Amino acid sequence: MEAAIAQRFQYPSWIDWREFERKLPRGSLRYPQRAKEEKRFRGLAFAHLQPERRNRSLSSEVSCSADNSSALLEAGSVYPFDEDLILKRKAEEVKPYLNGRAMYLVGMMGSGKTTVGKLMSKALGYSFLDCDTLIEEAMNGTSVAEIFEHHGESLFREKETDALKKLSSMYQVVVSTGGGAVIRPINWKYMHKGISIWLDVPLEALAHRIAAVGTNSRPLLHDESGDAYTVALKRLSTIWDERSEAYTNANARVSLESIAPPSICYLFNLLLFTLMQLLLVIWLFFFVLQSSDIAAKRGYKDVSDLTPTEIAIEAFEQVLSFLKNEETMEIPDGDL
Ligand SMILES: Nc1ncnc2c1ncn2[C@@H]1O[C@H](COP(=O)(O)OP(=O)(O)O)[C@@H](O)[C@H]1O
Ligand SMILES: O=C(O)C1=C[C@@H](OP(=O)(O)O)[C@@H](O)[C@H](O)C1
Repeated sequence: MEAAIAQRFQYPSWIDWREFERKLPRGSLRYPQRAKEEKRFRGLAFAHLQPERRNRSLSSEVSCSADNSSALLEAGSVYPFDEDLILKRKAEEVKPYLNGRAMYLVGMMGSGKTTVGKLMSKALGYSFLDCDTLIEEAMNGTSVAEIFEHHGESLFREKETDALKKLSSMYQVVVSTGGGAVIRPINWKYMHKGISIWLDVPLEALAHRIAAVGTNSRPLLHDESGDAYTVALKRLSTIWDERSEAYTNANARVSLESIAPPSICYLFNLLLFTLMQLLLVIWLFFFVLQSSDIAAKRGYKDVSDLTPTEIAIEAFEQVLSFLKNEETMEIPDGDL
């Protein structure tokens, strides 16, 4: 098995295989258990609005400083609100379980796969690869939008599968996949060589993000006419109906469900089910109390209150949960 893994893969020129070659551990390799029932789905929940956190500016730059953080971690001086340090610490916790396996971020367009993936790769000391970028490079620099326009979606999907196939033999990489990578079962065969994480973001938040940056690079959402937010939301809803099921193939899920603002229904509900609401509040109180680090946890109401670093921390948390579960299900070598 090790010999097979250690064999040289035929990477195209845009990949230096040495960068991703696995440093084989001493013991046997861990492999993911495929059974769906083993998936661990725990999401975030947000209870209280913290207005001062809104409009926090987003930087796609990765700010986690490995050197400083490890020094501080060793010294044991972790500041409770230093997200970067918490992220680094979580990454260190996940690493032994991950055992070099690749991480694939899946999710709808604009769900933050690239932004969060970069943070996760930096924290793990892994390389970051964007599947769309690899496709563009394989097509001699033709952009995704141009591939759709001149060759159609079917060629793009072929190229996407080719790219995922190549990626599936790599280790120590965090991959941001395209939103549609989940629709082909063959792609899951490749992504299941590593660990997949679904960033599940409400469609309204996606539409806001996409409207803010424009739809030029996302041909499936591009439309000259109409208000960008409305067009994006409508298209995303249709796409979501086609894909939502496919996303559940992921090994772990980070859900950014927001609590809807009070509506007539909500108030009506509140009146009719006062007792239920009271029980829910008591449950939420204890839920927040028992949680130690982030979001749900810190009780934000709106998904835009969450920084990419907080989401990356939660992603590690979910992966850790999946991997620990996977380890308990592992069959000892002697039984094979
Ligand atoms: N947690 C977040 N809060 C607010 N905006 C975000 C967040 N994560 C990503 N974004 C923004 O949303 C847009 C899409 O993010 P990106 O990482 O490119 O998504 P994807 O790779 O899933 O398409 C970018 O402009 C990015 O800055
Ligand atoms: O959802 C999709 O089908 C697509 C998502 C895009 O990637 P992002 O999810 O990174 O925007 C890109 O692969 C292409 O435009 C198709």
